[in-house]
Amino acid sequence: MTLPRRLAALLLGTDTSLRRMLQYWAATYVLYVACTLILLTQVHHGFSATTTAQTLIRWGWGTAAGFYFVIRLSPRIGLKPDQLAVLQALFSLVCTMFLYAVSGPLRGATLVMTLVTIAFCMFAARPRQTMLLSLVALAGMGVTMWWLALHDPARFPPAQEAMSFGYLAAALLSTAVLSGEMHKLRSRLKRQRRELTEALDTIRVLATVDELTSLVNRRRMHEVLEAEERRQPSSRNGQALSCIALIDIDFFKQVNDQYGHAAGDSVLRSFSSAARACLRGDDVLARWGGEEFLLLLPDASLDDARGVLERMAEQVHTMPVPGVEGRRISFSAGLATRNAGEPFADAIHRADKALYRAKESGRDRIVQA
Ligand SMILES: Nc1nc2c(ncn2[C@@H]2O[C@H](COP(=O)(O)OP(=O)(O)OP(=O)(O)O)[C@@H](O)[C@H]2O)c(=O)[nH]1
Repeated sequence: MTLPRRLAALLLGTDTSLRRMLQYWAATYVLYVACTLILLTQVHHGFSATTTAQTLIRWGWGTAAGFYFVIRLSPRIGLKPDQLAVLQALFSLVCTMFLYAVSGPLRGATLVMTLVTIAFCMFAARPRQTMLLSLVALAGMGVTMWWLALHDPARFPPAQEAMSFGYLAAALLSTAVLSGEMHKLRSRLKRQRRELTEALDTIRVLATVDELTSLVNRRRMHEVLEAEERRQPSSRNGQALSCIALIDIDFFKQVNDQYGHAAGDSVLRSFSSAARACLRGDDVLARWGGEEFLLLLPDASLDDARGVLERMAEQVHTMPVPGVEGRRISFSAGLATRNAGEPFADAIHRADKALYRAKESGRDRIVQA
């Protein structure tokens, strides 16, 4: 991990939702810095008193910095993202009220910050929380304006304050509604993205896996064989490159007729898991159709492949099959090598002929092409 990444992990953690919350926190902190600079300019021009401005700056910066730790520790102290958003918004609203009171003739402009705070809620707070916060903001600003008009009517004319309050109420309530709608839209988009990902996963499985046996299906096996052809396109000293075997369960129709179709399905499932248990990680067993299976053994000699099939036959003879007790299950197999540069289709054709011979000569055997 590079140094900047390590530093980012240290400061922001590794959890993505926590990181997102800290990014929003950083964005609001930039806003605090901007407001501080403007407030200092106000002080410089004599619009605000130095001591009150300093108190507000110290209090604002300190509490905003404290929120960093609250967010970082939120998973441990059990604070949810929406609760954190509400807490931060409340703090920001109190700051704005304070700022309004100390900004003299510039106080009208500071009301914009109330709207910014409510707009930020769209990221985490629920629509109901946003609406409640807007009402709290409205009540808080109303009390602030009323108190200022009452105690200092010369600087805060009551009629002017009342009209400012009217504008604020209209803007605040519309912003709350819009912010709530945006939140709903974001939630819907998130849900749809999650559903799409799940649907894609299901489609991927359905397109590649046989439902009954959970083996690779024929379609997917064609892709595997093509990939294998690309992997080994040319001869290596004329050696065989891989082996394939066509495997067919013997007298399967009898099983179906005697025990029923469900028992036949059980045989297919039991065969698949018994056969799979005999394979290496690179070997691929596919359901080729009905009671027929295709086995690919990459980088295996004929002797290796025969050994695998013999082990498999032993397993299949003794495997328990629910609903088919007392019947010995066997299979016949046609085994072929895929020679250098040869398409798999040719090797499969030879394996098919060998399988036919295995059936003709009595079943329950492996015949080499
Ligand atoms: N239960 C079940 N049966 C299937 C399925 N797919 C194909 N079959 C049946 O498998 C049987 C295959 O029969 P056959 O091709 O005559 O082969 P067999 O009886 O195994 O005879 P041999 O291959 O010559 O030993 C048919 O009866 C199909 O209906 C399946 O998914 N489930």
